[in-house]
Amino acid sequence: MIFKLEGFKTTLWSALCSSLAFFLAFYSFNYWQNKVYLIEQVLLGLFLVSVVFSAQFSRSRFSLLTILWLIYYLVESQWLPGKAYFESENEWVYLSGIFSLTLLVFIKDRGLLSLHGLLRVFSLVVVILVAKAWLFISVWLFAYLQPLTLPYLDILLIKIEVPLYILGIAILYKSLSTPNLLVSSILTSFVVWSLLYKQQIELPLSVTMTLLLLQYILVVVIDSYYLAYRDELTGLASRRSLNQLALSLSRKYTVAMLDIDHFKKFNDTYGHDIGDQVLKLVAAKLAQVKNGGRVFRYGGEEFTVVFPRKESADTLGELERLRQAIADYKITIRHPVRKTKKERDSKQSTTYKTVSVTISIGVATRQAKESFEQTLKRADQALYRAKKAGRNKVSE
Ligand SMILES: Nc1nc2c(ncn2[C@@H]2O[C@H](COP(=O)(O)OP(=O)(O)OP(=O)(O)O)[C@@H](O)[C@H]2O)c(=O)[nH]1
Repeated sequence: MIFKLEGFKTTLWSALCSSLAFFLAFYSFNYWQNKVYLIEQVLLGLFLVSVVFSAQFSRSRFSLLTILWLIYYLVESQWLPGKAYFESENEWVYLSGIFSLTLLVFIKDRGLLSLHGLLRVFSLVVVILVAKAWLFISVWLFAYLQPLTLPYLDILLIKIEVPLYILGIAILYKSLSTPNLLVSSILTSFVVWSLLYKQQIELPLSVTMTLLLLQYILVVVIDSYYLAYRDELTGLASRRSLNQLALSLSRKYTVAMLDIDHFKKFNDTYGHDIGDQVLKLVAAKLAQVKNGGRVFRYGGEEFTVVFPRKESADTLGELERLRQAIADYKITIRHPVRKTKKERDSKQSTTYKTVSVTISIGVATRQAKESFEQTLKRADQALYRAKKAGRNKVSE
């Protein structure tokens, strides 16, 4: 399987924004150093907001993570007893952190106040115990390896560095391979936690916590926005976004409705999963629209392109180009035709096949006193005419 860097951009953005936040906090120290008391008060509220807000928006992993940070913060700042114990067991505390963060990356978000939530809390307790067990095992492993007198071998390497690098790489892999802001934020938390352990963050703990919690809250807001305004399958703006745009359009605009031809037949021939793949690829082509067009997934195999401040005559060339680009697009798919036993054994027959689809387009320019819905309806009627005229056409 080829490693896809689909989460590269998300990881990079998350790392850049977090670094910038820490950098600014550090260099504006003079400004806020006498306000630390106020920050500590606000922070307690932020903990509550982060737990409740994340749970409310089905990001329970952030809720759990916030609760873990809260326990750590309360003990470290002596609101709760146990600071001396934390210090004497600092390796266990650190390992518990990195084990818990790894667990949170690989589990799914489920309701906090449910059986699933309880199971997640239980899993966290288990990984914390596993961290303790690792400390015992590592001592035994070190004693076993010591006679080999390997260079660089020391007890800390086995105890701390080995799990740190293995789990760090696992989290980095997950973050780079899935475009998920929540996972990227956990990666940031992993780095912050490691820097805290090595005492390399020269900011008060309350400020570090504030920055992390603000990041979690912001990520929940951004994620929820994307969920509401982006289509999950194609990544295009959703119909809700289209309705939003409709409110801000000026008096002059052109709307195009686009529909994949005979898509039902395509689905029936190749299956729904391949239909989904083709929808994604067509959407990616449409997203390259020029001339100021904005693309939306209207629903199913229908798309809408809105050209603000344009007459239809200004858009026909671009729409024709899109239609042609899709008609010429040779899409390679894995053909799921069942093979005979002989074919399977011979391994000669290829499972790949090239297919193509066409789209029909209907265009309408807003007329005086017309609402957006009315223009859209006329574009839909034009689309119907394009279908009637034999498909793979642009019609006004
Ligand atoms: N794979 C997949 N198929 C979808 C999706 N949304 C809608 N469809 C399918 O798109 C097809 C639309 O079929 P119809 O509306 O009958 O139109 P058509 O077969 O494209 O024919 P014409 O529009 O007349 O050219 C249906 O089979 C839907 O199941 C989706 O998200 N994924």
